[in-house]
Amino acid sequence: MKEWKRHAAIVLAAGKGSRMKCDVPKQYLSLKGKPVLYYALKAFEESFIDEIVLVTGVGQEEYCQKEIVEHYGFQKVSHVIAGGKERYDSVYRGICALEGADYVYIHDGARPFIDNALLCRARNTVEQYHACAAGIPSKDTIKLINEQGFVTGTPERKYTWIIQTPQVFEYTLIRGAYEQMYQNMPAVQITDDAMVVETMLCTPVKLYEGSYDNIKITTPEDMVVAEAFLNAEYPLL
Ligand SMILES: Nc1ccn([C@@H]2O[C@H](COP(=O)(O)OP(=O)(O)OP(=O)(O)O)[C@@H](O)[C@H]2O)c(=O)n1
Ligand SMILES: C[C@](O)(CO)[C@H](O)COP(=O)(O)O
Repeated sequence: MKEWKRHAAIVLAAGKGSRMKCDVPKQYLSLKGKPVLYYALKAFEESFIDEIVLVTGVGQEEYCQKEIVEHYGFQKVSHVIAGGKERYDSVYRGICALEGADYVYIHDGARPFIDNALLCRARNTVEQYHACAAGIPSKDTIKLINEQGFVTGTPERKYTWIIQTPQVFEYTLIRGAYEQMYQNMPAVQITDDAMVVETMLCTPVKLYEGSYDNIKITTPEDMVVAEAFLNAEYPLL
């Protein structure tokens, strides 16, 4: 049996960033002079991760290869590939490009503030539990609502967590879950990878400690917060 395990990352950058309401997809916007996407790639490049697949928008592969991968000297990026219509399509393309990996770290390129300590927590958790996702306890009360906007329930706050990426899985497990999903598409919207594993395989997904800094840049005010984190010279960076 192979002793040494191969840890590979999929960095997702194929979204349109419609909620950012900007001409340029948000992953290429400048944060302190570098593209948003640079920061997540740098964290993986400087970590124990062996290989990175960068998934970009259709037609953006050459730009990413030259202006990001080569320009910043990311040696671990083995493939730059085009993503798909939905986030899960982009993830599956990344998974297919990673034959031979033992563990897959799926990460939103729009989350710039991951660091090595967080990646080590992910690694320890996936090695023990096979499937895991970063999460933080919700600071606010969460309500469930119906289509008309009326509250239908209030889960106890200690059981409500905000879910982030990286979400990390054994390779065969996540590939199998995605293949089942494509054969048997659920009626609900798939918004993360843990959901694919939970619903397709009924495999428990363990949460590991994410970080309150690990924001996803989604709407314009997130850029202001991200700049503030960088200007504060966070120890993470
Ligand atoms: N078809 C898609 C959709 C999203 N993503 C990526 O998934 C991450 C999380 O998605 P989200 O924040 O929703 O990004 P967008 O889809 O770009 O944003 P929006 O929903 O506002 O259009 C981002 O890094 C995004 O680039 C992707 O690779 N492929
Ligand atoms: C995967 C994710 O980042 C977890 O919070 C999130 O679900 C992505 O969702 P989006 O709808 O693509 O923003």
